[in-house]
Amino acid sequence: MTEKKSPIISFKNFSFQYRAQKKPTLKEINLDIYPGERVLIAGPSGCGKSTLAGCINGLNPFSNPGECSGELIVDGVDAPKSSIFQLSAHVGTVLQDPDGQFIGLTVGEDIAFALENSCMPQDEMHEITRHAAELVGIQDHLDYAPHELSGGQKQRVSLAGVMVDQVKILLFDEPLANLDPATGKQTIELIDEIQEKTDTTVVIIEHRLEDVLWRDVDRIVLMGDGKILADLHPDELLSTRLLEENGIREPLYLTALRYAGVELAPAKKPAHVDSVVIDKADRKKMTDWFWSRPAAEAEKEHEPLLEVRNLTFGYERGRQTLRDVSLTIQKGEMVSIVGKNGAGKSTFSKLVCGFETPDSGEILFQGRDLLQENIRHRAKHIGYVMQNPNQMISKTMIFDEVALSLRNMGKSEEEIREKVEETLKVCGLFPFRNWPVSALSFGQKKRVTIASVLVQDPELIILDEPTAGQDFHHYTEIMEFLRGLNEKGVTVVMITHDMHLMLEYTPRALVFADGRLIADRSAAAVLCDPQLIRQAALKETSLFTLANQLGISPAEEFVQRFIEEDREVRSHGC
Ligand SMILES: Nc1ncnc2c1ncn2[C@@H]1O[C@H](COP(=O)(O)OP(=O)(O)OP(=O)(O)O)[C@@H](O)[C@H]1O
Ligand SMILES: Nc1ncnc2c1ncn2[C@@H]1O[C@H](COP(=O)(O)OP(=O)(O)OP(=O)(O)O)[C@@H](O)[C@H]1O
Repeated sequence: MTEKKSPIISFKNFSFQYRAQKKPTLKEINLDIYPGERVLIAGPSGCGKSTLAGCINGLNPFSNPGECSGELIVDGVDAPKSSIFQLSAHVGTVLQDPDGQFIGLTVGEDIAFALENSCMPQDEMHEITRHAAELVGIQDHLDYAPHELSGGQKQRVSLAGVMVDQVKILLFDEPLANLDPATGKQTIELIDEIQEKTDTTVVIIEHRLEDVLWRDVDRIVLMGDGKILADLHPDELLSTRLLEENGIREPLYLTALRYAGVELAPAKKPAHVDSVVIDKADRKKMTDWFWSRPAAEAEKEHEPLLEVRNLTFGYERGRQTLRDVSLTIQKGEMVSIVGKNGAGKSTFSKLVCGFETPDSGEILFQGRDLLQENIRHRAKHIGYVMQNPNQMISKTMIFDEVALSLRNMGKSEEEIREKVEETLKVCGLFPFRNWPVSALSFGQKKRVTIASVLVQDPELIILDEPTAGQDFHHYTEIMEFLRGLNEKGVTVVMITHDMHLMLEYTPRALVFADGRLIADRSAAAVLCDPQLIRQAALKETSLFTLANQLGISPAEEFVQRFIEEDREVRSHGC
């Protein structure tokens, strides 16, 4: 920024309290964001990031009633006194929950929505819509209805939608939550390009800090408990321990540097793995650390639990979504399913759980033909946690939601209370047991859906993006909790776009691309194969980049060493 302009977003002693809450969710916020700035807002789950975003785009208090005090001016508009419609001419928003923002009946209509209101000629409108769709790679799905899209595809539609809006402020609330790693990277590049071309002000709320920092941001605003804890340049913030202290995961290459005893400072430019300065002494520390670790243990043999043979399925005749998929999940395994948006990962789970019926192929569970059993029978053995908690939750109160399946089984209220409370405790939700689900943040709702599946004690659980939208503290809590369940004998399968999760928790990865299983390898080996990474829209971990920079080979082993140390450190911390 050359000259000091006046802020485009200005919070002055601003507080906001939802009518349904006893205390303010935002407390005395003072924050100025200037035109053309790129600001990343980070903070633990439930600290008020989405609430802050909702105040900027007019959702609060217009749609979610509440009391505001202090001042909030957005592009010259007194935001708390304006409607969401007035503010939509100034702020374009992409939300965490792509279902909640689909307005059109088809992808094309949805993207064109903003243009229809601007009375633009049809031809021009089609051209702009097609161009925006191409930018996010959804041009082949323009006539699809929302229910025919995968989670990540819906998120791409939302991104295309705001790109055709001509607004001065773009607000992204967890834009990467459902995107495959390669698309996540492209999205950040895209946001960056749009920002550069249009000089839009960009505010991004995101837990995937390392992914956002792939391109430069001007500042990171760290929030905690409704307040602003820090507002610093990325190089400054990443040199401190503030992220870790506030339950946010720092980029993995930085954690590796710290494990080796390297001191970080702003002058070392820690914001990017490519720019971080590693001098001779640091290099020695890293190499010594690498060689000081013990070798990994060999994996044990197991007996088959789920066997899938030649599974083929299409939602519509002539369009195959899954093609000839064969795989075996062993009892006691922890496996991840990874791959491109729309590759068929969720469809695979739906076939296993009985929501859809395959066109051909077999599914065996402990040797039994699963295709002969209905959904309810299968649910006793196989729990399925969907990607979007809002699609799973049907009860108003948290306790009732978790108790639902037990009540359907006819268990006594006493038995139900004991089991539900135990599960809520395990999932960190016990303090909220008497709350309505509507008062929870997205991440908290996700935990409710995990609890409602776990309460049935299934032998296999399939989780679709279990940690999407979770901060590092809850990520660790959920993953350590799933690991604990796994150690007790529950087999865990996770569909994930989080390459860190795959590396840290699942020794084996099943890779899907375009309806096929294209690899069944160790997680570290998958991320060592550039061709596979490209084919399945995955992303290399920054640990590989760091290992290569340090000349440490094989890089796969460097990653393995990091995972072992990290596991040790974190299991002591939990
Ligand atoms: N509509 C609402 N009504 C009442 N309370 C709400 C509402 N939405 C959010 N809250 C409360 O505000 C707090 C902050 O929620 P918010 O969604 O802003 O957090 P967040 O930092 O975005 O979390 P996450 O990272 O999990 O999405 C939560 O603890 C929640 O209880
Ligand atoms: N109900 C449906 N009707 C028609 N087509 C569908 C339906 N559900 C999904 N599809 C299509 O099937 C393909 C696979 O979708 P699926 O949800 O299994 O992908 P995914 O690998 O889980 O993707 P993501 O990573 O984005 O969640 C997509 O191209 C999608 O458009």
